[in-house]
Amino acid sequence: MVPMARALPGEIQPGKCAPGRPGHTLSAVELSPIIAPSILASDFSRLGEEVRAIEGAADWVHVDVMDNHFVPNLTLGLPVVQSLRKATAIPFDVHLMITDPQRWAPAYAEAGAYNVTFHAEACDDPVALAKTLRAAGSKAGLAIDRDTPVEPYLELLPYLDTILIMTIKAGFGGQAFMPEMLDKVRDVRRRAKVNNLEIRIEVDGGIAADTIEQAAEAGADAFVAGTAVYGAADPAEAIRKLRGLAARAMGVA
Ligand SMILES: O=C(CO)[C@@H](O)[C@H](O)COP(=O)(O)O
Repeated sequence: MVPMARALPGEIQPGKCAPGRPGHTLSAVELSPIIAPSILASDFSRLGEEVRAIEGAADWVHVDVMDNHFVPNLTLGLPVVQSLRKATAIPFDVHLMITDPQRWAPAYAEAGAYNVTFHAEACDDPVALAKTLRAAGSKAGLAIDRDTPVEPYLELLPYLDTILIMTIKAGFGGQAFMPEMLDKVRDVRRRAKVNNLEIRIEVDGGIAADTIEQAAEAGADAFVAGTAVYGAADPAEAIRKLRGLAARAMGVA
């Protein structure tokens, strides 16, 4: 039997009535915003504490796995994710910036990740891997790096739960947001709307108080923020501020 993908605690489901809006049915575009702080910007010597500091404020914790092959940077891998999983109940949004994701991605699903995203540029058969991830119990995400057009992947949206549009070149935190990447977000949102698909459109890179609204207006509804959260004096407050800005821009405040 194929296990069901884990449900996200507290997430508003499309098709259900929005709280406070009796009779109104949510469409995919009206999902409440997801704020996913990236632990890449946290203090790695205190990972457990850093993740617990955003409990109750963050929707997902974004875990950047880099292998120094797919990207020129090296972060953490499966043993760290397995240990960290025990330290918090926040759903894990694992972003694999690795070559050969077919080999490693299912293990992250088995380790309890809520969503596992792999890169289009690193995978020959994204549909097969998405199916494997769903069968392993996680949501399936496809990431599109800065220099990759999204058009060839629009046909794959029905097989995906998340599409992650990089708004920087993958590999390092703290880079400047690239607004020109938002055309990809618009393309995905248009296709999702036409085909009535329930897919999260996630943006990653340079997301902060001065950039999140334009990403939300373009159609994004999940926002990765590293520096803007872990570089703030009060990470939980920074998340609340980002959520408010995104929700207003999405028209769901
Ligand atoms: O995937 C990546 C980097 O490749 C990101 O998740 C960064 O960690 C985002 O950091 P900020 O731009 O928000 O500082």
